[in-house]
Amino acid sequence: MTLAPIDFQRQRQLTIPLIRFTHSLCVFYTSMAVLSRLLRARTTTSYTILRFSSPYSTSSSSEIGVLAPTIASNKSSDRRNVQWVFLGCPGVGKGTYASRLSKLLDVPHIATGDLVRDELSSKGPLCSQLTEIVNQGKLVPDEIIINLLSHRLQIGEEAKGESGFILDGFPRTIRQAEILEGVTNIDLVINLKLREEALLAKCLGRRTCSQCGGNYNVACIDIKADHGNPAMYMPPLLPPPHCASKLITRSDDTEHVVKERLRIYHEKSQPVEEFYRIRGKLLEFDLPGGIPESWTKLLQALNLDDHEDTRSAAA
Ligand SMILES: Nc1ncnc2c1ncn2[C@@H]1O[C@H](COP(=O)(O)OP(=O)(O)O)[C@@H](O)[C@H]1O
Repeated sequence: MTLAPIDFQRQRQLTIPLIRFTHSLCVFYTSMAVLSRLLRARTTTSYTILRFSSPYSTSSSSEIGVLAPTIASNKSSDRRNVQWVFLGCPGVGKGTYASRLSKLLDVPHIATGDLVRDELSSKGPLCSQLTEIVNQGKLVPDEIIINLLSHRLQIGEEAKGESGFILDGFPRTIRQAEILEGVTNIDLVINLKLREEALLAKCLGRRTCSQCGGNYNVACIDIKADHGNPAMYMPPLLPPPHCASKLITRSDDTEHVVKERLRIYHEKSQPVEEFYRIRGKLLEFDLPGGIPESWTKLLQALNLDDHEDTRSAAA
């Protein structure tokens, strides 16, 4: 028998990708273990559920379990903070309402898009891979997102003693939803909805102050009533004078990339709505107009409208 000579070049070509793959699998399972540990710790306590029927919900199941408003301020040891998720197309306003609710309920607002942007600005090892993905409007691989989320939860718990959360932009795929469902109990999923014609304009109008990080929107949405749809007016959210000269636009908020993100949302993220609908956790909320009007109605839908801190959070 003659042995073929060893082709070291070929072996190297095969081995390196295998090592990389094995390494990313290890990182993924370590992140999963961390995520599971962090979130399991949060699920062991019981909480109060208030059954209510929301006049703003278009959900097929009219009743949905929502935490009683008193729970956020009542942090006795046998109750835990809310674990909510925001779903919705790019530009719908997830960040705006999730951030307001997080202040109101005193839980962290964790936006996976922000985690990705932080990673990009840190110029870490993932930077070039992530830049390409984000600037094409594609989704970041699940293992990277789980890793970033686990890290964020861990820092929040260890450094600030955080508990509970409002997730914004996660889960975005059925696989992410299954992973999350496997490690913790999500109480409520708020699905924000806005007419398609407003979404692109709202993404293109987004601006951030490069100094203070404040978020604004220069788009003025003024849709006339037609085919039975009511008119809709959303005034721009303009920056104060000291931010006006420092506004920047996200590199992925170009028309081409936003259209791709909307396409991917419909393909990959919309099924996540159904995932939570069949589990009775989905609250559908159609945004009626600008922030003041929508915020008031969202609080009513969540039964939080008489919460003691409502006024200061809305300011
Ligand atoms: N859960 C996630 N899964 C995969 N990719 C994500 C996720 N969250 C954020 N990203 C990436 O970060 C980008 C920005 O996210 P985000 O700020 O939530 O944007 P959007 O305005 O589209 O809701 C996304 O286009 C995607 O590339």
